[in-house]
Amino acid sequence: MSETFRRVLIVGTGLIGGSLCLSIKKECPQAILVGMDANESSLEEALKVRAIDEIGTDFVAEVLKADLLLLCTPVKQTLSFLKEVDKLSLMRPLVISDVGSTKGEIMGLAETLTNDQLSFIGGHPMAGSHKSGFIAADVDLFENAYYVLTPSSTVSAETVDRLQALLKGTRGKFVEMTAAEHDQITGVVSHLPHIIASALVKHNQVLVKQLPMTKKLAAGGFRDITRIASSDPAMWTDILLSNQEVLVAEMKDWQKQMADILNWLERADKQTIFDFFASAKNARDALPQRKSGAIPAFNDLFVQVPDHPGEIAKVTGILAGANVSLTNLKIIENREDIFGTLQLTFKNQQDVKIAFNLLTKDGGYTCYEK
Ligand SMILES: NC(=O)C1=CN([C@@H]2O[C@H](COP(=O)(O)OP(=O)(O)OC[C@H]3O[C@@H](n4cnc5c(N)ncnc54)[C@H](O)[C@@H]3O)[C@@H](O)[C@H]2O)C=CC1
Ligand SMILES: O=C(O)C(=O)Cc1ccc(O)cc1
Repeated sequence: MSETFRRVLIVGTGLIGGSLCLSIKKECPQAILVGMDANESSLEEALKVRAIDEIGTDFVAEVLKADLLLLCTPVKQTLSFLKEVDKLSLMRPLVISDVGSTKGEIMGLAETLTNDQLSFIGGHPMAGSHKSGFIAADVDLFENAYYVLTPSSTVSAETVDRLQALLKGTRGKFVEMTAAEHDQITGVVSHLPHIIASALVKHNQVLVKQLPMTKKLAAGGFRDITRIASSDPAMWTDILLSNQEVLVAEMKDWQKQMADILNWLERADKQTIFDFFASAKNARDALPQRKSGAIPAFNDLFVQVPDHPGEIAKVTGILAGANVSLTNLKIIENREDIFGTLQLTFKNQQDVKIAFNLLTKDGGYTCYEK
């Protein structure tokens, strides 16, 4: 069994960095986790729940003391940190890994590092959500999810094993591939769908202005396919620019597919349209089932409440009476004018279930999960 890392510096204790800290703490409590983040409240929250042991204040000083640096920031920031570390006079070996959604650009830079103390292993845990910040971090976020590793050419198998040992608590499935393979695959299954989801929301907005009922009639399918459009725009801007070549090619392909469908529709080509839907259904039905845990737990419960003063206090009162804490509460929409919908976010799935039972049985509310 390889020795794991003693002192780990995590830069970016948001959704992904925070979730990694929680899972490292679970399996490797002996590792000292030092968090750094531009957002102080993320750090304070992480320290409060012991996801990290210390808050770092001086990046260079912390890098000099660390055995492992985990860069969990948006892709472009990760590139800057890597360049900065390469310039430091390190007295001992430092392993660096990242979690960025693209791998080509970062691996291109990693292969040019001149500091012989550095070993870089690209990483991408293939699970997450549209939420951001430590508040959304979840110890089970990566369970059963693929965790892609792209070690740079000089990294030994033993170093990769050490990283995997530290990340054992993620219960992710580690898989190695080249950065080019990674960016091609994620371009198709993650980045292009993200563009399409956001474009669908934008497309819908044109009609919302003319016919406001559009928003209210947007049914489950529209919600399912556009959930990811709620993600952080800065993070996705970095992802698109960092996978530009793949995405330009894929978008051209997509345009061709749209042009074909348009043509079938203009010609009212019933058989071809049917075949298109039938083959898409077959392909979708044949996707491997996701085991529990690989489905991100958003821990949200949606509660329909009559639009009366005091109704929110009644809901929170029922929960407080049973000692169930909320991590967030949002009023998200009005339905049929006399109802509003509350989005309640809990710490874990267990609290969601307790809240569901309390609010439906005792409170008489209509509740649903998405
Ligand atoms: N959101 C998701 O579902 C997934 C995201 N990723 C990748 O993980 C990385 C982080 O994403 P999330 O955790 O979702 O974002 P996040 O916004 O929840 O966390 C990023 C954190 O980095 C901090 N940060 C940004 N610039 C900084 C700087 N210069 N110095 C110090 N801290 C800085 C932010 O304050 C924030 O707390 C991104 O590279 C993203 O591509 C990978 C897998 C899934
Ligand atoms: O919310 C979702 O379903 C996602 O797809 C999250 C996600 C975002 C970025 C990634 O690089 C990987 C996963």
